[in-house]
Amino acid sequence: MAPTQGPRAPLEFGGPLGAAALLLLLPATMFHLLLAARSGPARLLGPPASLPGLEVLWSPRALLLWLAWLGLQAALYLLPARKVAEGQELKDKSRLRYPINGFQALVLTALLVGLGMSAGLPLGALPEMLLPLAFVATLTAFIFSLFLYMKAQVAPVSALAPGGNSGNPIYDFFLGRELNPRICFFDFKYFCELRPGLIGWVLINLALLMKEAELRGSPSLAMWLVNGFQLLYVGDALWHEAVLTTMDITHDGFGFMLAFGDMAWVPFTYSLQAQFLLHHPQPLGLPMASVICLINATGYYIFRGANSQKNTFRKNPSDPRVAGLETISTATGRKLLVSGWWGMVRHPNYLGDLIMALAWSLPCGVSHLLPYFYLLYFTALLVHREARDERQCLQKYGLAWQEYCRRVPYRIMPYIY
Ligand SMILES: NC(=O)C1=CN([C@@H]2O[C@H](COP(=O)(O)OP(=O)(O)OC[C@H]3O[C@@H](n4cnc5c(N)ncnc54)[C@H](OP(=O)(O)O)[C@@H]3O)[C@@H](O)[C@H]2O)C=CC1
Ligand SMILES: CC(C)CCC[C@@H](C)[C@H]1CC=C2C3=C(CC[C@@]21C)[C@@]1(C)CC[C@H](O)C(C)(C)[C@@H]1CC3
Repeated sequence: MAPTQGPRAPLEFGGPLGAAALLLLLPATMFHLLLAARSGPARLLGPPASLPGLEVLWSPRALLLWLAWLGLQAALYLLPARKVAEGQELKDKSRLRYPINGFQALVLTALLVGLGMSAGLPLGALPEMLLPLAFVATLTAFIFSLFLYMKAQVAPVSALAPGGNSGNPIYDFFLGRELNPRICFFDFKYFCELRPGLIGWVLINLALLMKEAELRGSPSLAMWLVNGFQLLYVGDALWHEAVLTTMDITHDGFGFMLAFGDMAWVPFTYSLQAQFLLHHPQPLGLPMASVICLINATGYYIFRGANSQKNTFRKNPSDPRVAGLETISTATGRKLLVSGWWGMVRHPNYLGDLIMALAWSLPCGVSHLLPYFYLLYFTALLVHREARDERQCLQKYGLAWQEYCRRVPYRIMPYIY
């Protein structure tokens, strides 16, 4: 009998029906986007021009490449780390330890790819393999989530996530049952959240840039901007490696949603703008490019400022950079910031992230809706995520959270939302 938890957590994502729909809808959306980006009309809405057969999707070469990629990233994860960080306190009062060597993995991957290219590795051939690669990544995510589901059967109750243990197999498979599944020091969720998908995303972007150079003599300004902005975002994530306090690590189980999200959704849909630009080149002048750079810089400034301010405060509230900020005390002994970035809106980091998302789409012009998919999806994701986080904070902090909401009435966008 599978272990379940005491009081049942409220069902999220529309319960078992919603989870079943998302199990099908997420991979279908990803393939639709991949096909639409390479099609002439590049329509976000409406059916793709043609559906690929299994002979297009299935490729043993893509499977080998994908497994080699996962193996390389796993090996880099296991290399000695410059630092080992401790996670949040768990139910059994213990804390897990995590290697901080994500940026090192990014640099070593870049060096290996650079060496490979100088030895004749045809990176420009990667765009042709995106469909079969996305297919094997999806298959891997399904099989891996099944393994995680089975592994949770034998996990102690204290290792289970607050959600994802409803007893409904589809819902639990989707949400994930175990909070931090690991084998020895190897933490599957932490590994997947930052390594194969995020680094894979920038590698796909680079391959699309190389392919554009092959086709048109040199990469376009729009392609440079998309590559640069997204490399900054991924480099920042791996430099700070500050995911140990995110909801994904501290609250959500590791199931299909995150396994598919990290391994397939991120590399193959987050690279949509670069995919679109390869097949639909867009003119971009220097004045417009400068405006777009300014928008990205503003978004990054808010995103980084807000995330760093909260992380510094959570690590050490007396740090001189945050000691002067106004706070509210809570019954748990932790405090909430009510000035600085966190006094502007209740999720300033989401605001910065959304502004960057806009800057990533603008180089693709305004003739098509498709490259704006990321902005639309991300707005929906963050609005939903913000509501989930608020529910959890209200539960954690009660009256103090209500006071925070009274003092800082807007959630993400000042005076709008
Ligand atoms: N590109 C992508 O696909 C995605 C990017 N992101 C990005 O990831 C980053 C992290 O997001 P996420 O994990 O959702 O959430 P946050 O980093 O915003 O963390 C929310 C937590 O912060 C703490 N907190 C909230 N308000 C305050 C306050 N006033 N003072 C101090 N602490 C506070 C609470 O936890 P506690 O009190 O327990 O510390 C709360 O649960 C964001 O920048 C987001 O944009 C997120 C999802 C997807
Ligand atoms: C497929 C579904 C619709 C949802 C899947 C969601 C996941 C793709 C995202 C959930 C939280 C994420 C984070 C990042 C990437 C996307 C996922 C995994 C993040 C690593 C991106 C880089 C940022 O700097 C970050 C703050 C480290 C992000 C943490 C959350």
